[in-house]
Amino acid sequence: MIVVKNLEKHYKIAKRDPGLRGAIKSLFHRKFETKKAVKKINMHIKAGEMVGYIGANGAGKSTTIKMLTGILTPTSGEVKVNGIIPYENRQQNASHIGAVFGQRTQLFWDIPVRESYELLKHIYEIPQAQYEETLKEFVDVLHLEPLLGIPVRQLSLGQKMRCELAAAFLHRPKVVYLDEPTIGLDVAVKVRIRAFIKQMNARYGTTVLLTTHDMQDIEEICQRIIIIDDGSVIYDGSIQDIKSQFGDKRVIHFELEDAADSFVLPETISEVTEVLPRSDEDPHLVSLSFSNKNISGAEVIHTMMNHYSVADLTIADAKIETIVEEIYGRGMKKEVQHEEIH
Ligand SMILES: Nc1ncnc2c1ncn2[C@@H]1O[C@H](COP(=O)(O)OP(=O)(O)OP(=O)(O)O)[C@@H](O)[C@H]1O
Repeated sequence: MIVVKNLEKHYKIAKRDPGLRGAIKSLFHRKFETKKAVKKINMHIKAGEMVGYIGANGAGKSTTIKMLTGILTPTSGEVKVNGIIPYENRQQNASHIGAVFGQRTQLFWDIPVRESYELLKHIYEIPQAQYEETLKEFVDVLHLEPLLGIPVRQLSLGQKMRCELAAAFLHRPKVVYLDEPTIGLDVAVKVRIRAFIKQMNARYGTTVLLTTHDMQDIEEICQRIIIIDDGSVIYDGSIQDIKSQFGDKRVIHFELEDAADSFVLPETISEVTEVLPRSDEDPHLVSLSFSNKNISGAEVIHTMMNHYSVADLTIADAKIETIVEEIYGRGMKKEVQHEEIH
């Protein structure tokens, strides 16, 4: 359904020397630098698959999705969605895809939700009977009845997102791109949204590409994840595989009494533990990663307490969050095996 081969996107960014001199100089001699946002990525997503597309901020997720939807033209490589090259056939591509892009809305801001749906019915030329049947189903699952008469601008974030999802699936598209569909929502709404996506997939065989920083979304919806780091795919495989590959990894976060600027790993554990990159936000935090095949968590804690004044600690178990956090943190490109791309 989605075939991507050696896909690249380079952005040309205007560069300027600092200060007023730089600003004036840039008027006459514009200098550019190239940002390689997506580098030779490959993916093959079959009809009906639900795939999580994840990566740290700035990894290249949105750029990829914009190329898949036809908004952006690739610098090089190939993209085909349902046999169509999206950026060459934007209109044809649009008729069989749906999308939810985080904060942006495809509903009309000032008119009641029901009227937005009516407009989408005309835009996508949805037969009346199908439209009525689909809308009824969505209203039931997403509890939309009380919202249909309200203009979008008066809806809360969670209410708006439920309405957005219904709009994205209304014309029964073959592929739906969901960019952060549960961001900022309460648990009950998240649960309802995840159930809706799964129901759409089961009932209509919709292919779903989901971008999210919420690993719970991924665990509940997707069978497969693709991880992108600095524009390159560093993992493509099942969630089960990544868990068994990295399931012995543990991370312990230590909150030290003193600032951790001059933190040095105690020598007795330095061979078997690793300090994860420190965050500027918390100068007292040190996170240690290790494999429980080499050392037990109790031993790591005991050693740390002998060397430092530990105010608090949290043990992160082998949940997908921990594994992904570590993959992002260490850029484990060499250690992660790429799945064969067909
Ligand atoms: N229009 C643009 N012009 C120049 N650089 C851009 C543009 N859009 C994105 N970039 C850069 O390309 C890289 C990838 O950005 P992209 O938005 O694809 O990342 P992302 O994985 O979606 O991140 P996030 O999780 O923060 O949304 C970043 O370094 C970003 O600064």
